[in-house]
Amino acid sequence: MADLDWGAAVDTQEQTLTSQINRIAIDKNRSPSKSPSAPSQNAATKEDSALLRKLIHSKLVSTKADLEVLQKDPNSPLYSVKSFEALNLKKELLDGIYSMGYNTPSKIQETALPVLLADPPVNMIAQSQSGTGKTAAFVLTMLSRVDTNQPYPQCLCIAPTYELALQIGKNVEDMGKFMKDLQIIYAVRGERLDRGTKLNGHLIIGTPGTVCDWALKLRFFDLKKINVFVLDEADVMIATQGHQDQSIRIQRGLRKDCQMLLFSATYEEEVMRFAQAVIPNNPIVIRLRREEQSLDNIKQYFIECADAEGKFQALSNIYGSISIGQSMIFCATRRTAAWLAEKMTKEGHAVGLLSGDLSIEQRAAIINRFKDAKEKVLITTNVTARGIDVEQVTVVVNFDLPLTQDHKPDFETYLHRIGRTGRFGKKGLAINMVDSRQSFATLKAIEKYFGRKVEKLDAEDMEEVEKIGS
Ligand SMILES: Nc1ncnc2c1ncn2[C@@H]1O[C@H](COP(=O)(O)OP(=O)(O)OP(=O)(O)O)[C@@H](O)[C@H]1O
Repeated sequence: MADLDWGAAVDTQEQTLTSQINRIAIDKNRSPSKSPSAPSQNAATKEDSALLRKLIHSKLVSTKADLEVLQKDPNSPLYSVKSFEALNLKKELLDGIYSMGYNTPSKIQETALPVLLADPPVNMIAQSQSGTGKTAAFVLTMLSRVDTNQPYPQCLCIAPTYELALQIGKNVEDMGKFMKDLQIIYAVRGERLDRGTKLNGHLIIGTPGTVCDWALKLRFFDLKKINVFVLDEADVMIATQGHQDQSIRIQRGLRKDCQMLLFSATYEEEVMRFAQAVIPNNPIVIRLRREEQSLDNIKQYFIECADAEGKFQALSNIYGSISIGQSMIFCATRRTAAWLAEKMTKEGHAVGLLSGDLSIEQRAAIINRFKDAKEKVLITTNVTARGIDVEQVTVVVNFDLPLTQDHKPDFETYLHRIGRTGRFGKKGLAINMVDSRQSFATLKAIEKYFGRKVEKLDAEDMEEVEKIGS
């Protein structure tokens, strides 16, 4: 394609823009007003992705991978539970869980929950990919240990951003909705309290900076009275040096026998070093490996077109001929994505455009609409959608094939876009648009790399098009 260099430049620009987005409240009614903060550039992208990933997972991410226990506490034998009843929870908590539609514990919850709820409490470091049920596990732990008759904060949870803290708070509110007297406090920027205030709520959720100020400088609550301390999104947290220091200062103020828990979606050496520094006393370390993605069960096609307009026409034929559930269309540049979104909308499709020039609040709204199936098509660039798995998507269109920064075929991204986890996972359909010698060569390279044929499809041939949908 002629605009490749230009495309790469736009994507670089997009990456920079994305990283400069200020933090904006997602639900202004829910919580205190907020002044924007200016986190480091790297951190911003990670934080944004963490939030979008969290939002897209309205359901558990299914996994067949086995849980590994990397470090055990010899004094507390590990076992797993297959039901929430087996955990001897308070009735109102069990009611809360069922009201959220949880029937059985997820893979990580099966093993983590018996340890998390054991007495005497044990510290834990747990890693598993986004959407596998970590938040629910630690929220349940905090709620099962809170005593609403005691008018002071007993559980403390810190997360890297205001929005992530709110998402956790939403979980606490949902799961704790039958605990009548439960009071949740948000310790986030913009929430102002008078000097001398003594907090009498039970559970604090906040960001490291504000929690540090409230606990150590303003003494709004007593860290020594905290029984459960949770550090969530540790991999995002470490991207900001200040957050690491603040987390360690908070942790040092806690009692030695306070239960300390750390959760992370990824497992890198740096994260684990931080985890071991902040979670003392021989914690149990558990890990749920991410399942490999594969192209099994994916039907792959390519369509030859003359140019971008031709690609649009071909797409239009396909969407008009077969019934497609939810689909994602990847474009190389923001400009192509916006152009295509406009054309498809004019044709009457309900289309969402996820683009890096939008604020995180706007992107979150688009993700939520797509998650709720208000839009069936999500058009995006790779930069914006990186790392976001959308399980419900059955058709993926590469309007432009993925290329690396130096314009080589990007196999990893290709696999990530269209691959599925689990050999017996859902069936999928991938449609690749080709409009130049170079994009054809990219397609051939992809075919060779994965050792799988990508069938040619004639988008004008209705009968053929209808066949792929069946
Ligand atoms: N046992 C369960 N049964 C059914 N659904 C569940 C269960 N546990 C969690 N969920 C749901 O699955 C989704 C993902 O769970 P959760 O947010 O706890 O994952 P997570 O691992 O914390 O993800 P992230 O790393 O993005 O924070 C949520 O919509 C949650 O409500």
